[in-house]
Amino acid sequence: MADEVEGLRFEQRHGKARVRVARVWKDENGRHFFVEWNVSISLLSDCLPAYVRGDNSDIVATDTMKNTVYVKAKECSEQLSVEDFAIGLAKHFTSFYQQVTTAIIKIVEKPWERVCIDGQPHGHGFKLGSEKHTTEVAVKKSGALLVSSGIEGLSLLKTTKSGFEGFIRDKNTILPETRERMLATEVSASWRYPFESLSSIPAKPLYFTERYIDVKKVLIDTFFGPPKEGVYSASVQSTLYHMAKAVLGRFPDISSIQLKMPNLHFLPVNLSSKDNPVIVKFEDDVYLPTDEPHGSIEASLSRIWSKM
Ligand SMILES: O=c1[nH]c(=O)c2[nH]c(=O)[nH]c2[nH]1
Repeated sequence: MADEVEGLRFEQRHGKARVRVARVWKDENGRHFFVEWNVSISLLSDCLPAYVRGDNSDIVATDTMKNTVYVKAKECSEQLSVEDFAIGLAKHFTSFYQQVTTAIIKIVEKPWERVCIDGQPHGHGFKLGSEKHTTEVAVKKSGALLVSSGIEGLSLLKTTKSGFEGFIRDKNTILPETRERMLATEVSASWRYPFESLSSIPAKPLYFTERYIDVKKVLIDTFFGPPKEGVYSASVQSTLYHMAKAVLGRFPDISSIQLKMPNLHFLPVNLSSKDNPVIVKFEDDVYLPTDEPHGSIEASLSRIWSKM
């Protein structure tokens, strides 16, 4: 919200961050479904008097926002995607409160996965996985909408089929060129859907959940290549681009994707002493894993017509 106040430009928003909620659903066979969400709400609203005059009469209390998360979770009688929950919550704030013009909801889903015992999916047992499903939704009072989804903390590593050659060499360069190295990263991805209004959201239950699973698979498959031969990576940059391109090529309902792929270095170990010039000689076998410093490589790829 931008306003002019006493000759100055003023922008404000308020909300509640990190509201934690978990929800269980049970099907007719007694099978349980479970999600845990960390919800952050941010409202753009007409409440200038609260800032300039101490008049709170137009304020939606952030405590009320928190309670609303639990009320909406209770109301969801059927299992739903984290995106659909975010959209429903945002819609509530913009339609229920005259003052609220836009609601922005961010949610991080904790990666609870159903356990398998002796090869059988457990009816009510879950263990924590690694990478997280995220979403960010903005809904305006008009029904105009932005939906994006993402992955955080997808750690991927391959022990060969990676190199880095032909880069700029100058007086500060010591890195040798190589066609054989380890490639390790922790992918953060965020992609945008083209739906521009509440009415254009697909009605199919768990549509966004399916897409998340599909996008993750395309990212992983493209990073590694086929199981036997793999695929050569000329750089993190090149692999990132191929991953982004594969997602846009495969899913017409995704309009843009942003990828962040830190280059997590595994340093060759060579040990020597004055008496013993070769204690350990590196032969693509013993590495020193590091996480700092790391290369930071990020890019986004959008269809030309997409509004990023
Ligand atoms: O894939 C890479 N991209 C770089 O930009 C870079 N820079 C570097 O030192 N090593 C690497 N590896």
